[in-house]
Amino acid sequence: MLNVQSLTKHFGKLRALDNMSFSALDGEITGILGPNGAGKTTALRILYGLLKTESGQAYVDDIDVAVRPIEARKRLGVFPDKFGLYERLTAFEQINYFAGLHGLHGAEGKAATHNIITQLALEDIAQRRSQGFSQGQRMKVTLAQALVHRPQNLVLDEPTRGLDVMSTRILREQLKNLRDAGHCILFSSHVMQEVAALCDKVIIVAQGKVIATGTPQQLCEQTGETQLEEAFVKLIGSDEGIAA
Ligand SMILES: Nc1ncnc2c1ncn2[C@@H]1O[C@H](COP(=O)(O)OP(=O)(O)OP(=O)(O)O)[C@@H](O)[C@H]1O
Repeated sequence: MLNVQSLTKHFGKLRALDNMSFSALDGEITGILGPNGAGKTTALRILYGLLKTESGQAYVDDIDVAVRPIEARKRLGVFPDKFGLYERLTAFEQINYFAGLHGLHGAEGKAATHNIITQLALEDIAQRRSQGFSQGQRMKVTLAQALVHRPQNLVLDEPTRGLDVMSTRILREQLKNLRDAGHCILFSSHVMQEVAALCDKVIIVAQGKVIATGTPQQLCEQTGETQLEEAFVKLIGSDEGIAA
């Protein structure tokens, strides 16, 4: 379970987060949907310990990330907004390196790496250097890195950006499998269709605040609309910065 309470964050005079609170439960895919600059990345970065909040708390399975960051990270897989692979390493070496960062060394690390390679069907590229990998192959290796230590919780920042249709479908299937296995999945997006297709719960944010929370159906009912896109426009009063 992931939970943030009353997060506030400024960059200079700009208030990126304004008393933001939300949670994501086990066995559910939760989507944070909001226009460009709404504060999605900032909130996720606080959750995975890359940024400090000015006030409020962020919890991973009830562990305060500011107080016990290492324990929080053990329970969290992160697919960050910017990712790069070490071009000279093979996919196996990349993933195994991340296993080591999470305390899985030697035979234990190798077993965990083999495991996730099988789970994500990465065998064909496992022994290739990542230089020259397609965008979809990069995505899968990055996902494997995030999952190698079998975290209960997974946070993804705009995971389908730059992916073709096939890679997007593979990613969606993986997220559904993880959800069905009881994991907690939180991802940010400004793509309406993706959120509508995948999410059990949607958190709508704008200008650093949570505007509404609910299932896609609840948000439609709340606004008297039949489409999430229309509900969203009604709730935030604009469709600027949102992709259909
Ligand atoms: N390191 C930073 N320095 C200055 N301003 C920042 C920084 N990080 C974020 N901001 C600003 O904070 C606000 C929220 O940014 P954030 O990246 O969290 O939004 P977002 O909802 O993820 O947007 P997008 O969908 O465009 O990725 C924006 O106005 C952004 O310009």
